[in-house]
Amino acid sequence: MSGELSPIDKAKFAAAKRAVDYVEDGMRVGLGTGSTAAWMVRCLGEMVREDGLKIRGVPTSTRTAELARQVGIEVISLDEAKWLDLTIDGADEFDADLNLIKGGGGALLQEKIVATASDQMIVIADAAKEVTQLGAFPLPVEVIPFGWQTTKALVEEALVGLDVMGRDGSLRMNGEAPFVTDESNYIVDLHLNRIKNPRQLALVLNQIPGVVENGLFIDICDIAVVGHGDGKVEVRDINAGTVEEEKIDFLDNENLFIDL
Ligand SMILES: O=C[C@H](O)[C@H](O)[C@H](O)COP(=O)(O)O
Repeated sequence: MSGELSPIDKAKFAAAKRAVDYVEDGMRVGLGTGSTAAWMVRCLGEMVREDGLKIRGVPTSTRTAELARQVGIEVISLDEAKWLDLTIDGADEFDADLNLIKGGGGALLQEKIVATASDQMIVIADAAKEVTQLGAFPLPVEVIPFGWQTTKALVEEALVGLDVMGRDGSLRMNGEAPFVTDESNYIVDLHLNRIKNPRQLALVLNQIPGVVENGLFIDICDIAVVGHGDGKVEVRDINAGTVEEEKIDFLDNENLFIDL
């Protein structure tokens, strides 16, 4: 990547750059997946290379593992880390309670395992991801390939009686073939439009045989760092209830902007 960043990339970068302030020497850090998380991995890599920061990272996808190694972060497995100090990840939507929809990139399963095994989860997002009610973004549900059509039908049936606006699921595709996750599963995207009770929906979905996990992250995220295209950043802390605003400078740093 070279030249001027687009406003959306500036927003993502600003959120990522502010969030890495939470990372301290010696930490075991969960590394999220997606375009926003990729900025965070690049920022952390710079801190490792330039400032001598010593961290170990647990990636949430093969893509993130590859990027982390490229930028110089020591990569370990979750089983090696056992528990994490902090996870920083992106989201497709977040609400005022910091409940999230994740999985637009198909990494929801490892992301949820890693975030749940962390003392703290910070979500980084551009301001457009904030919603008053979750559900406009299709909810990813990871299902095992065996009998996926039956599982999809059971999922759609389970939605009857829940306060959602749509009930259709679609198998995520990668060209002509089903999209396959890092855990060799499929993804059914649910077009719900509105999710009145995300906590209930998350529980209902995970009780259906064949469903491995869903993209609702309920009571997992502690802090949201929200970036804007002009470099402004807000920090929302669910415990402290604080809102902080500051501006991130866009660094003229080729190391961060090269296409990794
Ligand atoms: O599976 C992918 C992840 O949940 C991503 O963190 C999420 O889709 C947000 O991605 P992005 O930062 O590219 O919008």
